[in-house]
Amino acid sequence: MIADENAAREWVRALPGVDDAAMARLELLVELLIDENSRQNLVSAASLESVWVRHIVDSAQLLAYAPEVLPGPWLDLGTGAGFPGLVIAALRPQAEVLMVESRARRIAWLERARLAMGLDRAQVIGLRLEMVETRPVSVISARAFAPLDKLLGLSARFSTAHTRWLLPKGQSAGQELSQLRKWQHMFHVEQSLTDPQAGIVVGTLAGMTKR
Ligand SMILES: C[S@@+](CC[C@H](N)C(=O)[O-])C[C@H]1O[C@@H](n2cnc3c(N)ncnc32)[C@H](O)[C@@H]1O
Repeated sequence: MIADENAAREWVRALPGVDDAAMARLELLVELLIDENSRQNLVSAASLESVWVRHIVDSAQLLAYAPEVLPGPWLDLGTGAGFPGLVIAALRPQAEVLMVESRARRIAWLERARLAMGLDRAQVIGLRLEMVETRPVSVISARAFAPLDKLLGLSARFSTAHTRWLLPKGQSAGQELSQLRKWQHMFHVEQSLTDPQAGIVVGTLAGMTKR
């Protein structure tokens, strides 16, 4: 487990390919988030005391399960406060990170943060997911977006047999997976680095018959 904010920063800095510019983008994100959180309720105020553990590493740890080379976009569902989408884009600025968010104030926040962080390849899609045009993507991520069965139902149309799904699910990961009616055997749970009780549902829909 990552114990504190210093350990969290050091853990991110040691990730492959992370340089001073990437760390500066994340420091800026934290600064902007703290400021914006005084105007709109993006994350709980308490979580800002350990923002690097609770939000930055919690997002960045997904990279361990993502392909190194992304032939297509990384689609993040319900990016809201920016997690994990903005963190992934900060650490992989060459990746095409698509952040779907439906609430107007959050769309505006994401766009301001994206521009300030210089994330030219990332895109905020300010729509309900149901309205987003179908296209194949390399990764689908979603933190605190919807229960697993609903999430899969809403977004399977973006998945190919190679799309990697990375779904931080907190303490409910195992239970949500065990209750899944369809595609259960295509996923497993990885331990989160930020909370001993939390898991990340990881998998692909390889061999699925219906999109
Ligand atoms: C609980 S928040 C989580 C935000 C962020 N992923 C995080 O972990 O901090 C869920 C976000 O999903 C957005 N959302 C919910 N349903 C949506 C939909 N159908 N399409 C797009 N965004 C949606 C909400 O507006 C909200 O910002």
